[in-house]
Amino acid sequence: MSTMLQCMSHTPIKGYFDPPAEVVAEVAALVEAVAEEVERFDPQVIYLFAPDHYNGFFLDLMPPFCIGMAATSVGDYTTPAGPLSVPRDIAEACAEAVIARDIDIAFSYRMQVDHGFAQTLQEVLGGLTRYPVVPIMMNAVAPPLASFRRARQLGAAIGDFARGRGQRALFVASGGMSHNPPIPRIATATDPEVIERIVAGRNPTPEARDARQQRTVAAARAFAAGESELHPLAPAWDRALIRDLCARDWSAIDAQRNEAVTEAAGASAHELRTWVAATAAMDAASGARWDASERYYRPIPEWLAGFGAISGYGRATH
Ligand SMILES: O=C(O)/C=C/c1cccc(O)c1O
Ligand SMILES: [Fe+2]
Repeated sequence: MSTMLQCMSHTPIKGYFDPPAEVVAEVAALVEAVAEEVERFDPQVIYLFAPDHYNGFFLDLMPPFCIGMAATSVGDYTTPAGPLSVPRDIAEACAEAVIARDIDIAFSYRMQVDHGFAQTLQEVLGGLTRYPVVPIMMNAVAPPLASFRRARQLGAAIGDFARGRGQRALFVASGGMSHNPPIPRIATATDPEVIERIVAGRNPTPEARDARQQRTVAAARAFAAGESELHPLAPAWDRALIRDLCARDWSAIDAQRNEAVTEAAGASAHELRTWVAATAAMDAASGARWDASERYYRPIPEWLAGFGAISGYGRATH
């Protein structure tokens, strides 16, 4: 059984407000190279770990993790709207296997996903429906969040499940690294309209969605100009996390505390639990015979992102 791992940052600001042309080209080359590798690997199934940003999941019912038995992209920013190609039997069996390991994952037969999933599907995975994909949402915006340790355990359970199926499996993480886009928090929100939006803001009008997106783009412009209160990007912290993941230093990963992650790298650095889960899944599915390495890293303030990528390749031995 062949396995592959691809972890990469996403940023919906791409195309709205961009860094210098050479940086745009560098990231485009990275994305193209990874997409070609995926095409050559030709996965039989993809396990896609990604966050939501109050587009599909809200505070009226926020699970730490949710597996989609069926899922639809809402089409925020420049991402396409429409159904994903979810193999329902695999997603159901995966949820059963994870719950049998005492990890009480939520599940949805009508999951809505946003750019966290859709940008990677569109740019790296050939579109929303090119491959069978099991979507796993990891809450990274609404504290209290599950720990990095729990994300690792979830990933390991999914990796064991994937190994048991014997299919050519691609594990993908979309998210991170250090960053702090202006996503409201219930602890500090005071405007009733904002509170309603994060508690139950499903299916906003196109005007409301656009207004939200324009606010984020404006925040990126201010951040890049050095005129912002948002948490700075944290390249040293990002690079240390890449090193720990590539080394599969699980005790260092398990030791990450949520408050310390926020403090060091900004509230949305919690999207990195997708990298933790995908890498742990790869590790469990591939046994000892696989390697991961840093593929790319650059802090890109215009995109409000510590932008990184790691890739791993393996062949299961058991
Ligand atoms: O507006 C949002 O929901 C989020 C925007 C964003 C910006 C930069 C990096 C990310 O990972 C994001 O999700
Ligand atoms: Fe994000």
